[in-house]
Amino acid sequence: MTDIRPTLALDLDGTLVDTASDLVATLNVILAEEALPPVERAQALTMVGHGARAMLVKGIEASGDTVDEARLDALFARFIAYYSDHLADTSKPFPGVPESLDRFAAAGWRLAVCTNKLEGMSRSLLEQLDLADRFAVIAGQDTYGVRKPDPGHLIETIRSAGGDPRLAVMVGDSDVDIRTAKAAGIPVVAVSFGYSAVSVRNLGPDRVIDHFDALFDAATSVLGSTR
Ligand SMILES: O=C(O)COP(=O)(O)O
Ligand SMILES: [Mg+2]
Repeated sequence: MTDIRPTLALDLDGTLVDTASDLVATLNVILAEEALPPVERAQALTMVGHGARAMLVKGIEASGDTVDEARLDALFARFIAYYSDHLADTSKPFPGVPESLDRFAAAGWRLAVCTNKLEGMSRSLLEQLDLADRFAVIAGQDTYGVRKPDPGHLIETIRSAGGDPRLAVMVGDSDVDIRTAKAAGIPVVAVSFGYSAVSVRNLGPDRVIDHFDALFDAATSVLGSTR
């Protein structure tokens, strides 16, 4: 039986939730423990997108230091331990998120999260923000053994939500999200208010939105378009 319900797959950091302050604060706690200088918010934002481990490497390298895998394992464990207790200290959904998700749900869309955060922390963050129940699937970088920009992460997220990749739209804030969607052949809406180091308009998304109010029209207009 063909399922005609479309799927909306959303990135988390910088798309659904403004997590930057808690991520940067955690990074700077770890850097301080290592007697390394803190990273400024603007610089730290360019380090988000490939997961916390990559953020940590970039934060350490920004000070001119290097890190081997053994030290990185230890620092990453501390990063996760600290961040897990501070996921929602200041993190908030971007304006209009709940209302926009309501609109998609009312129109019969399946909703899913496709993030390079770890799945457990993603779920915990969304639970604390009272958003977790809206998603059929919350898929992190550790959920399927492949992560964005591997298109398999997005395709598996959509399939796990019971959807069909041919009737799906990706929403994200970074080059990683746009490259993932393109590699999967799935139309992509970029948000302009996330953590991309360059303007998302230069990254070739199908649509760009400046506020969640505009997402429903943008997503429905690109749904089913072949790339
Ligand atoms: O935490 C990160 O680095 C990326 O997370 P995101 O995929 O939800 O943007
Ligand atoms: Mg993001």
